[in-house]
Amino acid sequence: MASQESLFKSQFDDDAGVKSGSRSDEPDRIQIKPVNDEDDTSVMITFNQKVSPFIIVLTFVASISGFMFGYDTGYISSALVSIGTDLDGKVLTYGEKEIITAATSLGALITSIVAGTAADLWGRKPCLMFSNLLFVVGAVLQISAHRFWQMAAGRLIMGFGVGIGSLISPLFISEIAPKNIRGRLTVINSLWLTGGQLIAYGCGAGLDKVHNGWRILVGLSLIPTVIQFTCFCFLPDTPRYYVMKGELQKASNVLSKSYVDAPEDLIEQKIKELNALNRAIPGDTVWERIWNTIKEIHTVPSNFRALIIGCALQGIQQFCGWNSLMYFSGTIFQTVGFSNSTAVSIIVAGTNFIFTLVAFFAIDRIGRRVILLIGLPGMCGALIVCAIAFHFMDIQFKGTEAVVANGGFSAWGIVVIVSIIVYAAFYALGIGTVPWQQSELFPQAVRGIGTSYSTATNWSGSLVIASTFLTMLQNITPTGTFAFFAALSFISFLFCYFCYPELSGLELEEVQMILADGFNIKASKTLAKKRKQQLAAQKAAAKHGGLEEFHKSKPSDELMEC
Ligand SMILES: O[C@H]1[C@H](O)[C@@H](O)[C@H](O)[C@@H](O)[C@H]1O
Repeated sequence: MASQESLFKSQFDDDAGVKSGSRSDEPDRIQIKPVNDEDDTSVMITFNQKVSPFIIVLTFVASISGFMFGYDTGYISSALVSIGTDLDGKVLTYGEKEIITAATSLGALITSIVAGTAADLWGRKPCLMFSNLLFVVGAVLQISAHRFWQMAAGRLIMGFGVGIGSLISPLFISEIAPKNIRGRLTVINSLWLTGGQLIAYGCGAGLDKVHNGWRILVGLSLIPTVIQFTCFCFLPDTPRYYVMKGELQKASNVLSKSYVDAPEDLIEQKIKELNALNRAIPGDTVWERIWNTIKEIHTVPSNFRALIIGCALQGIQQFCGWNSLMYFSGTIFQTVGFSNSTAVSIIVAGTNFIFTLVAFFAIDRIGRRVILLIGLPGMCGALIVCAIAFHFMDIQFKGTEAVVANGGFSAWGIVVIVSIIVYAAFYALGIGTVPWQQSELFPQAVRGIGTSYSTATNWSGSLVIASTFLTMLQNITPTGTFAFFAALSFISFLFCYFCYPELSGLELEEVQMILADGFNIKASKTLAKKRKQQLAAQKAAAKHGGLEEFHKSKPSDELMEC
């Protein structure tokens, strides 16, 4: 450990000198190699350029998938309440509600397993456009459903689209984003996601009393899908994908549009690097390469540790129970005595959105690890209070009906709602947002497969929770259910404390170094702190020389040296 820290130290010192532009010719200085993957593009932009409108447009269009993820998983809470007897002429049982809800998670799970590989084979953009078609088919089936099974089939097909979008949208963004704002741009996807859930709840409340309102609610999901599909007809794929396909000219065109002030030779150099990296993935055929990446992710220790962290965080995100509230909050609030339960759900979804915004500002400044370590104990505390409140409400289940012994709306009902809101805030601040930064854990060669595994873990968790939550309420009581989630939050806290290093501001190469022989929490914190100080020093220097200078300065020495 000590030797690793001293290795870091010599690199920091050198790095600080190089990055601040103070190029040194002293022979004894160790030269830090720029990160040898697509990050190099970002390095170049970090020091020389503004974010171009082209990148903003691409991010905006790609993150519509995040919106659809949120909207499609969000509307079901109110739809389940307002469907009434519209399917098969009878009220849905808890089991049927679970199937309708879980069908989307199941669909998403299936496609997320293959989406990473599909994106490498056919491209990110075509996969996202294909997901648009699935959204349309799924929505049309639901809108026209009069039978339970047609509704469930529509939800499943919609889930296929959600699974593809949930993986590829953050991947797409991370491949086009300049490094200095990549963390934040990825959180933008989460903002769209939680915003989509909020809007779904809002529309659900507005359409609550409208005849067939839930059909309109589903129909509205067609709007963003059509917008994304249309926009993508005119937009390119990511440069990295084009390089993988050997379409270097296209890659170069996208880079030039993305980094408008970058000189041609720099773009060319970047293309060469990406191309060399592409060939570095072993295997003569596509299938051989895929097989090799599967082997590599399990056998290279740093990759395997990254995989453990990626999958664990996504699993924790789901098994701490948040989506049971997302999917069933309407049903829960109805049970504790609120007549306009959908409107109450909006407050919960709104809290999720607002605190994702807080995470947006905190994730790079305070760090991923810190917000996780604040969020998880907060969730645990709120869940314990919630479990206690449910105990005093004394809810019994008779068949599929919940009967509250203390008679509907009460002070304990308010405690339940307040604790759920507090829980939502802590959730969104940390574990709701951080796992979607998953692509930074993996080096380029195994990023597709690594993010596929992690995303599939997310959807497996979502599936288990969606299909068992109401049954859990019935069998182990609401108190038991929320106490169970509280215990899982506590165990998750211990996992993050011991196994999740601080990755804010680190180069991807450094992430691999950190994970090479352990989880190296201490070294990661030292390194992240150092990076933060360097950034602050750069900003101060830039201010000193004028912002214009900062943005328009010549290509960085760092990049030209490689
Ligand atoms: O990050 C998101 C977000 O927290 C959503 O609110 C939740 O429903 C999703 O499952 C999760 O992946």
